[in-house]
Amino acid sequence: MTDLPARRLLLVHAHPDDESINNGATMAKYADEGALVTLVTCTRGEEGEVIPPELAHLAPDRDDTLGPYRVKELAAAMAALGVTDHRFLGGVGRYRDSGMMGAPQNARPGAFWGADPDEAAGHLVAVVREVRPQVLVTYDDNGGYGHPDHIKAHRVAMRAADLAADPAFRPELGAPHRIAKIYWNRNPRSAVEEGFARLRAAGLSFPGVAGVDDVPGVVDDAVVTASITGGERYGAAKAAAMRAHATQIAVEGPFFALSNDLGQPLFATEHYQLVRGTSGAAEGEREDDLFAGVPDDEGDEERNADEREKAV
Ligand SMILES: CC(=O)N[C@H]1[C@@H](O[C@@H]2[C@H](O)[C@H](O)[C@@H](O)[C@H](O)[C@H]2O)O[C@H](CO)[C@@H](O)[C@@H]1O
Ligand SMILES: [Zn+2]
Repeated sequence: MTDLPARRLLLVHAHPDDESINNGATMAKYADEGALVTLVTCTRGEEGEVIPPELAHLAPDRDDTLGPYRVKELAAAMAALGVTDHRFLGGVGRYRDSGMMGAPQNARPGAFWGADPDEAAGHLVAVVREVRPQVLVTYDDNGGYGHPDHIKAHRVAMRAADLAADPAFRPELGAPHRIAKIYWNRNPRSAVEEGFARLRAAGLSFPGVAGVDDVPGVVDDAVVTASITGGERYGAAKAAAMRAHATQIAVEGPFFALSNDLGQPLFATEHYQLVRGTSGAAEGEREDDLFAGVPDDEGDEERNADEREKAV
């Protein structure tokens, strides 16, 4: 990819809908500010449940056409976020949704959970060396809530970050690139508790209410090192993107439920833990920008060479 924008953010997610739930406001904000936002989704979500009764036929144990349908949902969500660079790991349909931990689908041939880690990471190295991101966002080592595809996405993303920087690893995939900062998705306990208090006060019509620990990546506040405030503008874009994933998510105002019908807060402020690289905030302070402290042209050798040439 030539003429890369100055700021480049790469996100790695397991299924269509995870990007909007975890990072919709962040993606919308940076895309709006002119950054290159690249989303890599590892599966098409073929094993998901289906909320709208009129779409029940898509289910894996019926027509098994949920995967292609969720690809279209994801395209609509990307349009809502203003994100134009979206890829499936290894190409559309390369890896199949593995189902929840312990399900028989975990062992199905082609399931992402059983993918060869270096083969999967190799596909991601090609993307990293093409877009040369300064920032990578993915899940923590438990995948946020223990889903096998989320855990695998974490492992593949972290492995690819190491391999992409190694000049000895598959030079045919492009010049090595070191990602300056890596973040894991996190939710500070105090914000989640406050969100559920709002939900209970709103008296919504969801059949049930999730628990604080049903929210992926809930941690003590001190673990969170960066918070990206989406505000009304990017919070609305996030809600629209989540609505686009209609087979998986039911949105009601500032709340939503997955196919388990358990209401939970929809957060316009999204939180992260910096796990690799240097914080751009003062000691003990949270960052309010994932690119803080990183030179805009970090890692873009081609752009740097062009700049040097122009400067002569
Ligand atoms: C947000 C997320 O990762 N969703 C996954 C998850 O879906 C959940 C699963 O179907 C569970 O059985 C339900 O109770 C829950 O409501 C769903 O969110 O797992 C699916 C299968 O791997 C996956 O397609 C979906 O994207
Ligand atoms: Zn998921």
